[in-house]
Amino acid sequence: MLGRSYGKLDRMRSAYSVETVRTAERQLMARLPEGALMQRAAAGLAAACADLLGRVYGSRVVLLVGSGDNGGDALYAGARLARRGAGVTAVLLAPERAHAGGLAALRRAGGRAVSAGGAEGAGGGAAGVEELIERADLVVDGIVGIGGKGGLRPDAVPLAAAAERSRAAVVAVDLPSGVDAGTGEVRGVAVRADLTVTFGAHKPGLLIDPAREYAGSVRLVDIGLELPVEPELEALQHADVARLLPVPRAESDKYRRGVVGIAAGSARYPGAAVLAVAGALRGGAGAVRYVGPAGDAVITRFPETLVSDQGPKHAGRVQAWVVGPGAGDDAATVGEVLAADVPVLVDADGLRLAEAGVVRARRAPTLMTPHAGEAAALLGVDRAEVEGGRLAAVRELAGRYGATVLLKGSTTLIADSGGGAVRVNPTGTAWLATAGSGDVLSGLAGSLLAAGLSTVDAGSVGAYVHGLAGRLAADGAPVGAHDVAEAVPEAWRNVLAE
Ligand SMILES: NC(=O)C1=CN([C@@H]2O[C@H](COP(=O)(O)OP(=O)(O)OC[C@H]3O[C@@H](n4cnc5c(N)ncnc54)[C@H](OP(=O)(O)O)[C@@H]3O)[C@@H](O)[C@H]2O)[C@@H](O)CC1
Ligand SMILES: Nc1ncnc2c1ncn2[C@@H]1O[C@H](COP(=O)(O)OP(=O)(O)O)[C@@H](O)[C@H]1O
Ligand SMILES: [K+]
Repeated sequence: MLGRSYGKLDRMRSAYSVETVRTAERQLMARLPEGALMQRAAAGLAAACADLLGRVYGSRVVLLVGSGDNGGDALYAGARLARRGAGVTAVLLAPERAHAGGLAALRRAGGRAVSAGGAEGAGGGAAGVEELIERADLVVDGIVGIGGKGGLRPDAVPLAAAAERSRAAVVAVDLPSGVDAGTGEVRGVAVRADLTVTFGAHKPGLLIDPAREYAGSVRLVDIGLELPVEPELEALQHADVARLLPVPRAESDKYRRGVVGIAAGSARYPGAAVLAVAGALRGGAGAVRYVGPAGDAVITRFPETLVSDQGPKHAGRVQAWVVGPGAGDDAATVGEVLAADVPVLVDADGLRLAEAGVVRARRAPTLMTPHAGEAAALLGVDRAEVEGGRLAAVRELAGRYGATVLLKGSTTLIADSGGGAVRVNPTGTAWLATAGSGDVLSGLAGSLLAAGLSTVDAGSVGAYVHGLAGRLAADGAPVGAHDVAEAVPEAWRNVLAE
């Protein structure tokens, strides 16, 4: 069942900044007759609305119309639905500034318009407008799109609230009004949509929480924009991950497959070591070495682990290290691992103990994997600031540390210090919010590093497989972190089956 539901994720999904979309739009518009792009957008929007309604004839459709082109899209799409027999009412936030061509088209098609304040035509005042929204089968949110700044303005807030109360399906035009297209931030009230029909390209906000949650499912309408090769954000899909997963060949042996060293756990938190090793054993490395005080717990659970009671320096050959999960205050071990000339993944306590100057000075690559709380501590800001502005936070940290940073949470982002597209993980599930699941991820991604993946690929492939394992393990019910680790092979097979 899961094989089918994830099987269609087979192309890298990209998101472009508003600036890039605007430039591409201008270039295309210069070659097309006036209004052609808006007609393409409206046709795609109307088709999506019709699919959602099932039966267009006789349905009640309410358009929420702001004063820009986003409202124009809604009006033209409303006209198409009206021609197919829907009863369409446009609620105009600024009647004198509503898109004139769109409004005329709607009226010609038999639709009507009322003012959000109830002034124009039959609307029965603001309360009447809200009632109209609550009784609709479909609400189309064309209040504001990529031209928006800040949260919704006060006059639009009651309309968004009525749409949320309504049993109607809510379709957002291009973006849910009130969310930040570029960053995914939501300041104040925003429209909550069941479906967002976006034009030309995904915008970063549609892939990053909290805005992503407001968008519902997202449908991309191709309007012919020509976009640059490098997007601002990219999400790996099954086929991309399948290409990156390390698979042993005939000539492979355990050392050639890579040895991952795990320096984790403490007398107080032996479980973190066990979970990191559990992830590492399923991550593609040929051998897992463990150093630290939780060796007994590790060997009892996983006898295949090479356990050493010496420090990392004396552990023998290792192609990549994981340091930090459950490590307490063991700064010496963190320092020793960071001194190694191999890729290092720093997680949990290790993040607190790793000095920025030391990380920056490393010659081999570093992958840091903070959750929002840890990222906030490193940046010296509130956790809410990181959760509200994940893209800025992950980029800032990558820049400061000269490292690849994987910011965990409801939307996991991976940024490289050299700039370029930020990766966003599409497989996450809130079932992963369970103690120790981050330890599993650190072992898994560390193992991928040892197998030879770059920090960006190890982080994004690790997060992808970890998220999929979380979904497979949970299948709609709570799971523990060890269940997630045990589901990694199934997730791996699921990816390779494509
Ligand atoms: N790109 C493309 O290729 C294509 C783009 N197309 C479409 O055009 C859309 C962009 O249109 P746009 O540029 O006219 O801006 P838009 O989003 O309607 O917003 C501006 C209006 O909103 C207002 N406003 C601002 N902030 C607000 C807030 N917080 N809360 C409430 N209101 C707020 C602002 O008011 P003002 O500041 O002027 O008073 C202004 O009137 C795009 O998203 C897509 O749908 C397609 O048709 C074709 C292809
Ligand atoms: N709401 C959520 N939606 C999706 N994934 C989540 C959510 N909350 C946490 N996760 C994921 O669960 C894991 C938790 O890791 P972490 O916070 O380090 O926990 P721990 O330290 O207990 O292991 C991360 O992979 C993170 O991305
Ligand atoms: K909108």
